[in-house]
Amino acid sequence: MTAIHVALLGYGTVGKGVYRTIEKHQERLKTILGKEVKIVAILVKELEKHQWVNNEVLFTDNYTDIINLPKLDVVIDAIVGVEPGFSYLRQAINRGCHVITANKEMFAHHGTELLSLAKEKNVSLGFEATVAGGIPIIQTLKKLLNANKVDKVEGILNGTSNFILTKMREENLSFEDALKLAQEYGYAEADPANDIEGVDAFYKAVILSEVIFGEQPEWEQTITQGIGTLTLQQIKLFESLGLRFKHVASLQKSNTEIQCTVRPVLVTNSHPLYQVEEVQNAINIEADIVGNISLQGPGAGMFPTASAIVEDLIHIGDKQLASSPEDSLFFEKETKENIWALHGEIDNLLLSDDIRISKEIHPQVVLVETTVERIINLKTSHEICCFEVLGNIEEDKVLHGELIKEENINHSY
Ligand SMILES: NC(=O)C1=CN([C@@H]2O[C@H](COP(=O)(O)OP(=O)(O)OC[C@H]3O[C@@H](n4cnc5c(N)ncnc54)[C@H](OP(=O)(O)O)[C@@H]3O)[C@@H](O)[C@H]2O)C=CC1
Ligand SMILES: N[C@@H](CC=O)C(=O)O
Repeated sequence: MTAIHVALLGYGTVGKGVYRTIEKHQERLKTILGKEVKIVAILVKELEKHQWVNNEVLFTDNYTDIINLPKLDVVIDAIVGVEPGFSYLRQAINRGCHVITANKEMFAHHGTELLSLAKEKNVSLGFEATVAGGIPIIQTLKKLLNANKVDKVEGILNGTSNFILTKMREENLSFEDALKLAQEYGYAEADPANDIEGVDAFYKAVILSEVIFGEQPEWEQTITQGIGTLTLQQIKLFESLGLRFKHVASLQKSNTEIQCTVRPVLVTNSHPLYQVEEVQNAINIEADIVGNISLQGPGAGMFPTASAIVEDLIHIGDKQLASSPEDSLFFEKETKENIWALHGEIDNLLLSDDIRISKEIHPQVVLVETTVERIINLKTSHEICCFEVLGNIEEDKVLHGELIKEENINHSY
């Protein structure tokens, strides 16, 4: 069985979560993807901070060592800041690797550019983890709300802020102590300024805006306020009046522009965000056909974020099982080798042990029969069509019918 070779950029809260999740759920991933997921390299900033013992994984502070690895299929970005993340992912895409990122600051600045480069290079770019931690909001918007027109989204997008507000109100913690706890749990960024000043939630709103409206709000026009100025006294006073502070990001498109606000607001106990506590995030979507939808879940932390990243990895795998070889992303670099054309019917095609026909062959090809001896019969209703083989077929093993290597096919059909 071949493997999916993955490089992990960053080995902090998120990077460790991804590494452990892949290790722990290897069998499950193998079942879903049909391949082992191998972390072949990890990038960190300061090598001396880490004690790495697994010699099978390249542990380095030099990205050049990673991007020049002979086998590399996927690069996962779990580092911080716009650079070097943007340049690293651009290199990875240019090399033909699929990429996945959790780095919302980088993606809010350069997501559009990376997406168009990924399209040009026919690789996949997953960014589920950039918004609302473990909540599958990006895939929901991209894949499950296509006929709907989304008019508005509103939600809590920063886990650290919500956690701090909850701890101050419920446990009378000072702002500083609540923030310290959020850092210990791995919710806050290494530099938490973006969390508490509302900038992190703004980046997430920008990414959502691109997904929903295909464009960003004017950055300078956006009102961005954090929770840093709220005092324990204010929080307690409003609690006694039945009101809670929530840090809310809101996006709405009018005829001419996208309105975006990110700020603390007071909500009553009938508001859907009132009960969203601790590190939870929640997003309310207003769409014209379905009406209102709310998604809620952990908005930060090691495993919720790893979950979003690993789900992105699975979605790259989905493409591999797509119905035509052109959609087969994991194997696109090998297609010339692996694509065969079928003409008429093939009886008794013998496959040796290292060969299998990809699960979904061409829609026109029917896999008539598979026996334990790995002899298969194929049939096409089309004059001639292509399908993919993982491995090599010995042409002399085809007893009947006609099987042609892709480079020998006349593509005029
Ligand atoms: N924490 C969370 O809940 C979530 C975080 N994110 C995003 O995921 C990314 C990672 O977050 P998190 O794991 O919390 O951050 P951490 O600070 O815990 O870890 C960052 C990792 O990246 C490495 N790193 C940082 N800068 C560089 C660089 N220039 N070159 C190479 N390696 C570098 C660090 O190396 P070293 O260990 O040597 O310092 C460290 O291993 C961020 O972009 C964050 O915004 C997204 C969703 C949730
Ligand atoms: N610091 C962020 C982490 C997830 O995006 C947050 O607290 O939401």
